[in-house]
Amino acid sequence: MRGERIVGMLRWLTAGESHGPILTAILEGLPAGVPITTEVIQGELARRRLGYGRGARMKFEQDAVTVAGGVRHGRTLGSPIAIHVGNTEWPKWETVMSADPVAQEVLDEQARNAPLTRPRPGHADLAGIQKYGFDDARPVLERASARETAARVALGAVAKSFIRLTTGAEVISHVIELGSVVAPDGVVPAPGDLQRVDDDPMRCADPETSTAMVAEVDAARKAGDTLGGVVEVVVEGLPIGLGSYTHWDRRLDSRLAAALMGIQAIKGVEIGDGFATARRRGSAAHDEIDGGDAGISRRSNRAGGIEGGMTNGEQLRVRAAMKPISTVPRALATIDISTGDEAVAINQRSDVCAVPAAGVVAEAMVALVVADAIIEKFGGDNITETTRNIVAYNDNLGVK
Ligand SMILES: Cc1cc2nc3c(=O)[nH]c(=O)nc-3n(C[C@H](O)[C@H](O)[C@H](O)COP(=O)(O)O)c2cc1C
Ligand SMILES: C=C(O[C@@H]1CC(C(=O)O)=C[C@@H](OP(=O)(O)O)[C@H]1O)C(=O)O
Repeated sequence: MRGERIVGMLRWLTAGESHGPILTAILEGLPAGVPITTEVIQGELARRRLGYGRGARMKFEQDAVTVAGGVRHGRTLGSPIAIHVGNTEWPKWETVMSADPVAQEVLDEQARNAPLTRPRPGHADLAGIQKYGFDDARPVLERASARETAARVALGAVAKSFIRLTTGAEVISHVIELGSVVAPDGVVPAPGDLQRVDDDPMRCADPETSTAMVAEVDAARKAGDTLGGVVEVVVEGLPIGLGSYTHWDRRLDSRLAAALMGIQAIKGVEIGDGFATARRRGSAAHDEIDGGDAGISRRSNRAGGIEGGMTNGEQLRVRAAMKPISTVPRALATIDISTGDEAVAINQRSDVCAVPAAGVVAEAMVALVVADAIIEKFGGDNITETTRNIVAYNDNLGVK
């Protein structure tokens, strides 16, 4: 997706603050006829709340979905899709986050309205205050918060439905590292494994590793600390040739990296074996090609299904590294911007770890990028046209 529409056909935007009344998400450019319901979107949002280590807010707050445009009787219309994710906690925040002016004496009645003057290291707080000229971290942290990822996951639900219908591919994520715990090489969930992964407290595909991850979260919580980790997103069954080698911003790997890096707290992205590939010799780094009656195949998939910025027919495999949660309970040193004095950072409550949830968000971002690339390559104003174009292309290539 590009705002200027040089590359890609889909556009998406989100708006809304963490403690505002609703998040708004818009997806423009999807063909007509994609099946989607409020219930399916709600189900994806529920998945984003999963995971051992999340904070209290995940328990009491609900995501209330309203599909406000672009869908009728369970199918997209081809018009912009608008989704609202309401925050059931809004009544508590009506004064703090009121769009209209509030009298000072009313603000003074609630401690919650007091300016937040002790910016948290690792958050947008301090640079945001400096950049936008605020004297309070509230207006910064409200939008910088990963609450916004609920809006992306809502749009990702629509993109996934489009991908499933046109290609049969499923977008699945799993947690492969949590703090110092690392899943063994080669643990990759199959398309049918999504429920099993979601049922695991860490969304990890290997039960033994998951147990060690839970212990790692417990230890960090006890120490008043937080954790990060690594998620992997896999997509099996995409057509060959999504993206292009012809220009840097047409490359699918570049588009995936930008989308994943755009998730709060993501600090690294790998395509396939990524950094490990850089440490190998060429003879052990690439994926040799086989021919024969069964069709063309690769002997391995170190490249993660992308060569030359295009899908190559192998499983798409991308990873994203999340830094530890920035609001550390054993609060970090900062300054009070109202006095300039040394202080400890604001800390009301926080997740210990949100890596399982970040995986669900990463699925949504990958789904949006892949859906965009499918529409770019195969076009179509309705899903019958898009699907027909994919089938004809695959027939031509001899791909089943
Ligand atoms: C799903 C998810 C949940 C998060 N929950 C929290 C949280 O509870 N507390 C916190 O301090 N940071 C949390 N974060 C991370 C912050 O949003 C992030 O660290 C902050 O925006 C700064 O990261 P950045 O420098 O990459 O923007 C979460 C991130 C994600 C993706
Ligand atoms: C609300 C969500 O995540 C929030 C993301 C977040 C942050 O700083 O990114 C901080 C926490 O919110 P609060 O500071 O109000 O406790 C998380 O609960 C959500 O994912 O829906």
